[in-house]
Amino acid sequence: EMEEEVPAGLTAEEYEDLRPRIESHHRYGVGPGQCSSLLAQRVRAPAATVWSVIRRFDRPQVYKHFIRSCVVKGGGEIRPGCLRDVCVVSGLPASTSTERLDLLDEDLRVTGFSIVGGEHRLRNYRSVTTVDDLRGCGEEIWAVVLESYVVDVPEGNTEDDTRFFADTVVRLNLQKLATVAEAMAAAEPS
Ligand SMILES: C[C@H](/C=C/[C@]1(O)[C@@]2(C)CO[C@]1(C)CC(=O)C2)CC(=O)O
Repeated sequence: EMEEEVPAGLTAEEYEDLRPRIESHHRYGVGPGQCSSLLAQRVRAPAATVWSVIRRFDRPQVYKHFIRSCVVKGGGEIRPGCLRDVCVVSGLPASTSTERLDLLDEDLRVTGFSIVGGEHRLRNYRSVTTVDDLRGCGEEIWAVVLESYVVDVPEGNTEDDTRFFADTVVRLNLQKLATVAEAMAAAEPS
């Protein structure tokens, strides 16, 4: 079961506000030999700006680290079921990943993908990302990104080690996303 502690970066009140979203989109049936996690990232930008970045299944390198290239197969439009081939930078315990877009809901601002192949150790990795506007604390505009995943614990690894590794990558990606979206918001005519 997902730990009930408040993810870092959220106040208990914000977490309560987001509970319906978490119940709807960030709950997994975590099987034996799997681990799951939920991370939150505050962004000083409107949710629409953050979403405009995350929705680009074809361009994860815009807001993720470690990606050398990404090609969407079939060159078709971005819709659930389409696949991307990702090549990552050297130095990681991985080289390639094939990923399927599971959902992309423009109205609810929910997207998710599954890793379906590649040379790496994160078997059956599946993640969901949602973007919400935070209740205005003053006149400041904030968004919050929630990203959760479930993944198999590789043979010979502990659940904690697996979660630590995936959390570290996801947290770095969320930080880059925040930087990119905040720069866009700063450049947008107010
Ligand atoms: C944890 C996940 C990414 C993982 C990887 O993309 C990979 C599939 C190949 O390189 C990695 C950067 C690390 C790895 O070992 C497995 C986060 C995300 O893509 O949103």
